[in-house]
Amino acid sequence: MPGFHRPHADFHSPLHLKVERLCVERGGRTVLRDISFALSGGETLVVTGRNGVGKSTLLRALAGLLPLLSGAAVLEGAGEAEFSAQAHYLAHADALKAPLTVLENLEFWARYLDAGHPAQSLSPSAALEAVGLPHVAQAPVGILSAGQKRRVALARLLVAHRPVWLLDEPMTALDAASRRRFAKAMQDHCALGGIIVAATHEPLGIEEARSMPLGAMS
Ligand SMILES: Nc1ncnc2c1ncn2[C@@H]1O[C@H](COP(=O)(O)OP(=O)(O)OP(=O)(O)O)[C@@H](O)[C@H]1O
Repeated sequence: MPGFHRPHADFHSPLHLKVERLCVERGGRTVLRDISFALSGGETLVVTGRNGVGKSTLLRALAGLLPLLSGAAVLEGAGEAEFSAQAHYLAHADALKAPLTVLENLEFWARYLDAGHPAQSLSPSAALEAVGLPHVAQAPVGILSAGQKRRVALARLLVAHRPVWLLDEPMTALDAASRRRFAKAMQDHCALGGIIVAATHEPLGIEEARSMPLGAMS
């Protein structure tokens, strides 16, 4: 039976993500066929390839938002919760509520995501500091620039710890300083034993990241 399996593990085991022969369809067409890779805690995988090759599809499938035609993704060492509950998924869209203030958005996400690992989670205010936006805390998100909204979306990753980050074009709209800041946040996540799978056309700023080019399906 294809799907996400959750082997028994405790929070003290090193993380290991194993993706085996993943196949995913979109609109009746096989977009991903036999995608396999393995990552240990501390590692980053950068998924590359031309527009439409299936990078976002891979991340959405790993996040549990698309069914698998076949294959499996197994996360070991992250506890008993479902795989999708162990991963942050950052999509192209920022998932912010325009009428709420920046701080209210982050407070919502901290509650919704249930910051169950307080030692590794930041408070909403601290997360805003981390993305360099404390001065807009009380502004409605709707009035922010595209890059500022992206930075608030990135702050969401910090208010509730998740061992796996699935990031779709995380650097979109970010200026140079914000890219450096987020590269540091990703490095810190890996230094704590986390795993990152990122789809991007641009450099992530993580020198030791592995690269996986996706090829076109015939
Ligand atoms: N909802 C959908 N229904 C049918 N086909 C879809 C759907 N969403 C995406 N596709 C198709 O799936 C394929 C892969 O799309 P995907 O968004 O994963 O590509 P990508 O590699 O992330 O592209 P980009 O670099 O442009 O972001 C494309 O051919 C696309 O047209």
